[in-house]
This record gives sequence, structure tokens and C-alpha cells, in this order.
Amino acid sequence: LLACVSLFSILTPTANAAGAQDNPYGLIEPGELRVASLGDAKPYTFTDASGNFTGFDVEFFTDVAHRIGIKKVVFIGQDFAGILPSVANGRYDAGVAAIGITPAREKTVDFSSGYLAGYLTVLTRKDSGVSDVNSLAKHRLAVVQGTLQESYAMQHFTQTDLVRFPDNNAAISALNNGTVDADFLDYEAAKDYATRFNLIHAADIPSFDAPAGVAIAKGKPEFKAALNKAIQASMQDGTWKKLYEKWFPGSPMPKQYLPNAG
Ligand SMILES: NC(=O)CC[C@H](NC[C@@]1(O)OC[C@@H](O)[C@@H](O)[C@@H]1O)C(=O)O
Repeated sequence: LLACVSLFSILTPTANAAGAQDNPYGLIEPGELRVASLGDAKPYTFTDASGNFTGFDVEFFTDVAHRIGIKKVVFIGQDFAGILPSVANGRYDAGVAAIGITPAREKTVDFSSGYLAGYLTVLTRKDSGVSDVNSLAKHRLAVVQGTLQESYAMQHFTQTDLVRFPDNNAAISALNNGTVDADFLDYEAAKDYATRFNLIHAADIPSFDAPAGVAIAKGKPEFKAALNKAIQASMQDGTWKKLYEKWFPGSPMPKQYLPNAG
């Protein structure tokens, strides 16, 4: 038995020091970042007409990846509720999709420092009877499973019928066809859908205590430190500001992400 074991250990390549140097961030495929994201959260992250992922989060993270020396970044669409579990179990190297940092989520994954802080929006039709959060009672409100909107609504909109959907597309079509009276999603995505489908904001609720961060598996301190350093650099040299103005024109800009005055 001893002979077999030692033979096995000789034959099995171990991750030698060089291996660790080739893949310091413990990526699935050294030199490539596999990122779970969403196709329907424009302008944070979405797929354009030719099916390519783009948007603020996508361009910001791609810049961060290049700063830590990773050239190839592959974005893969995933239902929101599946992103954190899949990142935790190593199916993706990171999750990037306006994912708010919360203590509950930090039980499953680690997060980089925050890179975006904004509002949660109740979006509705003009004829729905929902004009603000107080008129949500007895109405049907769409939420995407696993989002902060779902947990916020469960806590604060207790007289409202919550209807859960896997993604924004399904929730918005339910709003447009009258299956639900309102949809609870992120501010900038709500603004984009409002323009496309002539919908209105019934409420904008600040979510500054849960800024979006990059979700990664626990136990990767080098990866996390490298991401944080690159995020900081992107803010300090004005890249963050340029991308924010490109994707969220006219929106108030959280000053903590702007180059230090000094
Ligand atoms: N892409 C999604 O559907 C994510 C929905 C939701 N996003 C909330 C948030 O991270 O959106 C970006 C910023 O406005 C954050 O302040 C906010 O908490 C969440 O994290 O659950």
C-alpha cells in the first residue's frame, strides 16, 4: 500500500511554487477571469445587440482586471440568485452585477471595496394606482429573487403581494402586461426601462449602506487585495468618473469615488 501511495504522489503533479506564481489569484484558468453577470440590467451590465456584455460594471471591472495583469475577461449571464452561490463554489472567479455588499451576503462570499452607491427604485405604470411606497399596499410588486429589493420589500412592504422573478426581463414584461402593478429594481436600470416602456418612478430609496462590490470566493486574500488596489487606482486617476459620466449621465456622483482633491 505504501508503495502505491508513494507512486501516486510522484505521479500526481503538485501545485509547486512556480504554479502559485503563474496563478497568484487562484483563477479557474490562469490568465483569464470568468465573471458571472446579468444580461438585462442596463446600463450597469447588459448584452448589446451583438450579444456582447457591456455597461458601467462591465467596463469598470474590465479596467480593474487589466490593472491586476489579467488580459482576458469573460462575462457569463447568470440569474441573479445563482451568482453568489456559484462564485462561492468556484464556478466563476468573480460576480460583477451591481451586487450590494451586505453582512448576510458576506457569509457566502467576500467582496472587494465598494465601487457604486445609489438607489432602489419602485417602477410602475401610469395607470397602476401605485404612486408612492404608501400606495403599494394590496398591490402586486415584482422583485428579482435574491436581490436587496426582495429583502427590503419583505421587511418594509408587508401589505404588498410580492411576486418573485428570476430576472429583470421577466419582471418588466409582467409589469408591462399588467400581471404586476410595480417592479422593484435598481435606479439606473429603472430609468432605462422607464424610457423604453413609458413607465414612471414611484419611489427612489437610498441604498448607500450597501454599495456594489466585486463578489469573490472566500479565502483569496491576494486576489481581494489586488482588486482593492486596482479599484482605488481607477478612482484616483479619474477612470471611474469617466465611466460613471458615460453610463449614468446626469446622475448624482458619490464623492467618495472621485479623485482626492489633494
Ligand atoms: N443587479 C441586480 O439585480 C442587483 C440588485 C441590487 N443592487 C443594489 C445596489 O448594489 O445597486 C448598485 C448601487 O445602487 C448600490 O447602492 C445598491 O445597493 C442587489 O444588490 O441586490
